[in-house]
Amino acid sequence: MSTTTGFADEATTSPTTPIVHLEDIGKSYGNIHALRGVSLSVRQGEITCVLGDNGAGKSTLIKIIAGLHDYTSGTMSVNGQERHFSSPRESLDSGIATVYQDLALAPLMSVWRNFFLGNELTKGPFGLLDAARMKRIAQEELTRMGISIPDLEQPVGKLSGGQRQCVAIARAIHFGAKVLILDEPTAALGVNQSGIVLKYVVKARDAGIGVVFITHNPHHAYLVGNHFVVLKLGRVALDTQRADITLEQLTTEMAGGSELEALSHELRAVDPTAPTDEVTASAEAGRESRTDKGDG
Ligand SMILES: Nc1ncnc2c1ncn2[C@@H]1O[C@H](COP(=O)(O)OP(=O)(O)OP(=O)(O)O)[C@@H](O)[C@H]1O
Repeated sequence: MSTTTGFADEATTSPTTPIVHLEDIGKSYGNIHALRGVSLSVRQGEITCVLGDNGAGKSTLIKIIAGLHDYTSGTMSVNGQERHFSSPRESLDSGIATVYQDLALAPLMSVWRNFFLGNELTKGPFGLLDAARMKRIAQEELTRMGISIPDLEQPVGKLSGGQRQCVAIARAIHFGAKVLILDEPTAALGVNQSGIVLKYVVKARDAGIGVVFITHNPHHAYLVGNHFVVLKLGRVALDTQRADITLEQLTTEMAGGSELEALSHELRAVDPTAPTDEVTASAEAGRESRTDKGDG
């Protein structure tokens, strides 16, 4: 049994073709327009960060690319071919792996069993599990990624949140993902654990994978991102390359610049001693650096 999934359309991809391209995508749930006119390109060896507040449409976007929901308008192309996925399996078979925040890992199963979950290696005519080979490969793959988990027999539930994310990322890379979608991988983690996960996000990028990194956190996004897309109420509010934006600007865009300033004034009206300077300073820093660069 092969240990990698196929990526049938690979030959049709040129270096300039985005692996996944969304053009003017819309998605409605009945009367609710979760996404409107969203365009996005995912390119090989690039981290595309999708930022947005609650309800911005990030999960809906992931679900479309991951094959959980179909879109209602626009087009989605994978390797230059228009696609409507009708199941997560179709997305996976096209080389798109999605690692959800709550992870599809079985907490009571060992690390190596989780690594091969759904892709078990077997041996002999009766299809017995080839445990020795799976353990060896899982160990090799984790070591190759620099992930240190001394005992692969321990249940995955005993690992830290950051280690679990890393196992899920290493698994996706091993099974041939060309696109890796990470759904808020650092949301529940502290600073150190987030740092570990971000390191592997960069490793995935350096392995040539097109990474979509969904996050609320502009600081995490800016540490690793090549390309930033900010969603607001289902629309693209910002789409920019790293060279064209500062962290302050990104933070301000995320926080909703003018809304933040209005909130700061409101807070001061309620309590004139309220420590709102930082909030205002952040909004102003973003505005100033945008003016400095002459793009705002
Ligand atoms: N299955 C659904 N049925 C109806 N409305 C939905 C459904 N899923 C999402 N929505 C609505 O679509 C909009 C976008 O939601 P979505 O979950 O994609 O945003 P999000 O950016 O992922 O938010 P969060 O960070 O809170 O998860 C919201 O108004 C939400 O209420």
